[in-house]
Amino acid sequence: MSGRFKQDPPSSASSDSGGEETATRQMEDEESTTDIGEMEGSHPTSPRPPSAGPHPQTPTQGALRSPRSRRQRTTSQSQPSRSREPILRGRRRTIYTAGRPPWYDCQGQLVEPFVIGVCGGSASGKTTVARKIIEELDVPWVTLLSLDSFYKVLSEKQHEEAARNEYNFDHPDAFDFELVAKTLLRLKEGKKVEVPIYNFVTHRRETKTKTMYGANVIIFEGILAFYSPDVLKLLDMKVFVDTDSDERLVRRLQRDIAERGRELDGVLKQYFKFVKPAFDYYIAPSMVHADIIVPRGGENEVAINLIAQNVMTQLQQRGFKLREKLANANFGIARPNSLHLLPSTPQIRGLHTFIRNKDTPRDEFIFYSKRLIRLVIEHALTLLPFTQDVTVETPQGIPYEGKRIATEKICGVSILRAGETMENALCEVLKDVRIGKILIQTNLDTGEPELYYLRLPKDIKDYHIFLMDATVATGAAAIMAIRVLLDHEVTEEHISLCSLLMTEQGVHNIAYAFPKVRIVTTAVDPCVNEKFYIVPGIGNFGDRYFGTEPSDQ
Ligand SMILES: Nc1ncnc2c1ncn2[C@@H]1O[C@H](COP(=O)(O)OP(=O)(O)O)[C@@H](O)[C@H]1O
Ligand SMILES: Nc1ccn([C@@H]2O[C@H](COP(=O)(O)O)[C@@H](O)[C@H]2O)c(=O)n1
Repeated sequence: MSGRFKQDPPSSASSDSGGEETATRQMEDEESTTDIGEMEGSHPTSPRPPSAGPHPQTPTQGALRSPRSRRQRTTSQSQPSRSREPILRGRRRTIYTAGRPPWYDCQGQLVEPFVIGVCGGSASGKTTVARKIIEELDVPWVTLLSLDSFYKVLSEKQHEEAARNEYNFDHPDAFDFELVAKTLLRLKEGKKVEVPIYNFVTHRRETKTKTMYGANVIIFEGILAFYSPDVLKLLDMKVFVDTDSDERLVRRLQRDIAERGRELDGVLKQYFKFVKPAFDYYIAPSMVHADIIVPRGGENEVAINLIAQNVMTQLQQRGFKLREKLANANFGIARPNSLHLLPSTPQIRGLHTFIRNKDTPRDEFIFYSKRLIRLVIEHALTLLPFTQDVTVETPQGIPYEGKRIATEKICGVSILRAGETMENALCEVLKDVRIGKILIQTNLDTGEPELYYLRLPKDIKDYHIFLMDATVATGAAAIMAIRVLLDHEVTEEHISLCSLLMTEQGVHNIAYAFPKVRIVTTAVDPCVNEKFYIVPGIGNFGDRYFGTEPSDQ
C-alpha cells in the first residue's frame, strides 16, 4: 500500500510483512456465534478522572471544526463543568432504550452506521476519548474498533526484533490496512465481522476473534487511523486527539510497564527510535484530515459532549417511524406470489375457531395452536425443493422411486417470545434441526421494534431458515428479523417465514421489502387497529399461550 506523505519515511517495520494472508483467512474462517451482547455498549457512568488542571501548553479552548467548514475553528469553553444533561439527553431517553432500533428503511434497505475515526499519538487518550463518547451517547449499539487489532502477524525474526524493542510498530507497514478497510466496509454494510484480538505482551493475535455486529455507530481509533485513503473515506467524522508530547511519553511509560509487560529502558528505546519519529512524520501531519481536534484528550469534556451531540443529531436525522409507515402502507394491492396461504379448509377454520375465541381455556388454546403450528410447518416444508431422486428397496425387495429434500441444512429461527412456541413442531418434523433465537420487543414510547438479543449458528449463511413468529401484524418485527438474517449473509430465497396469523399489510410489507422470502401462514386478517394489534386477531398469542398477564393493555 502506498504511503500518504511525500518525504522519506522513518525506517519501515520490516521488509518481511508475513501474515497478511493469515489475517484475511482468520476473518473468513473463524466465525463464532453472534451475540449482540458482545457489542461495546453504553456503560454506567464511570467516575470522572481526577482533573489534571489546565494544560500547560494549550489554550483553554477546545478546538472544534464543524464538518462543513473544516478550516474554521469553533471555540468551546472547556471549563470542567461536566454536563450530564445535554440538550438531547431528555429526548434521547425516550427514543432509545437498551434495544437496537431499526437500521433499515421500509424497503428493508440498510441505513449505514455512522463511523467516527479517532486519531492521535500513542497514549494521547484516543481510547479514553472513544470510551467517553460511547458513555456520553448512552446507547447500546456503539462498537469500538481499534487499529491495534490489525497489527500484522510477525515472523520469528520480527518477534526477536520486537523482544529487543527493535521492531517498528509505528510504521504503516506494521498494520494490515487492507483488512482494516475490509472490516470497516463490512460493518458499514451492516454485516457481521470477526475482529482479531491483539496481545501487546506477546505481540501476537489471540486464537479467538471478537464478533462484531449490530452497530449504528462505530468508533475506529488508532495512531494511523487517518493514514490509509481507503479507510479515510469510510469515516463520517474525524477526530484528532492532540495531547502534549511529554504527557504522552509519561502515560506511555506508565502504561507499557504496568499493562504491556515492558521495561523502562525498552520503552524509552522504542519511543525515541520509532514512536516519536512516526508521530512527527505520519501522525501529526494527518491532523489536516480532522474535522474536530480535541486538545488534552479524555479530560476535554466540552469537546466530547459536542461530538456526542453531533452524532445524536445525525442519528435522529436517520431515524424512521417504521411501524406507523408500515401500518398504513401497501393497501388494496394484489397478494404477492411469495404468500403461501394454507387452504381455508373446515379443519383450519375449526382450529382458528378455538384459538380466536377469547373464552377458550389456556390448555385448549395451547392444544389447538400446536395443531395449527404443525400444519403450517409441514406446509412450509412441502415448499422446499424435493428434487433429489432416490431409489430405495421396500421390505418386499421391490425398488421404490422416491424423492429426497434437496436442502439438507435447515435451521429454525424463532422470534421471541411467541415464535418459540413453534420450535417443537419444527423439531418433530426435522431431525437434528438447529434452532436460533432473535429477541425483538416493541419500544412502548416509539412503537418501533428493537433488537435485544441474538443467538444464531455460526455458519447460518449456509442454511435454509424457517423464521417463526406466531402472529405478524404490521410486519415490523419480521422485517427486522429478516434484516438480521441478511446481515448474516443468509440469502433471501433461503428464508421461509412461518406464521399462524398475519395481516394484509404485514404480508405486503414483508413481500415489498423482501420479495424472495416465502411467506407461509394459515390465515390473513384484514388490518391492524390503532395499537397495531391484528383485527379481528387472536389477542396476544404469547400471553395466552404462556399464561402471562398482558404487559401493555
Ligand atoms: N486525561 C488523562 N489523565 C491521566 N491519564 C490518562 C488520561 N487519559 C488517558 N490516560 C491514561 O493514559 C494511558 C493511555 O490512554 P489511552 O486512552 O489508552 O490512549 P491511546 O488509546 O491514545 O493510546 C492509559 O493508561 C490511560 O489510563
Ligand atoms: N506489539 C506491540 C504493538 C504496538 N506497540 C505500540 O503500541 C502503540 C499503539 O497503541 P496505542 O494504544 O498507544 O495507540 C504504538 O505506538 C506501538 O509502538 C507495541 O509497543 N508493541
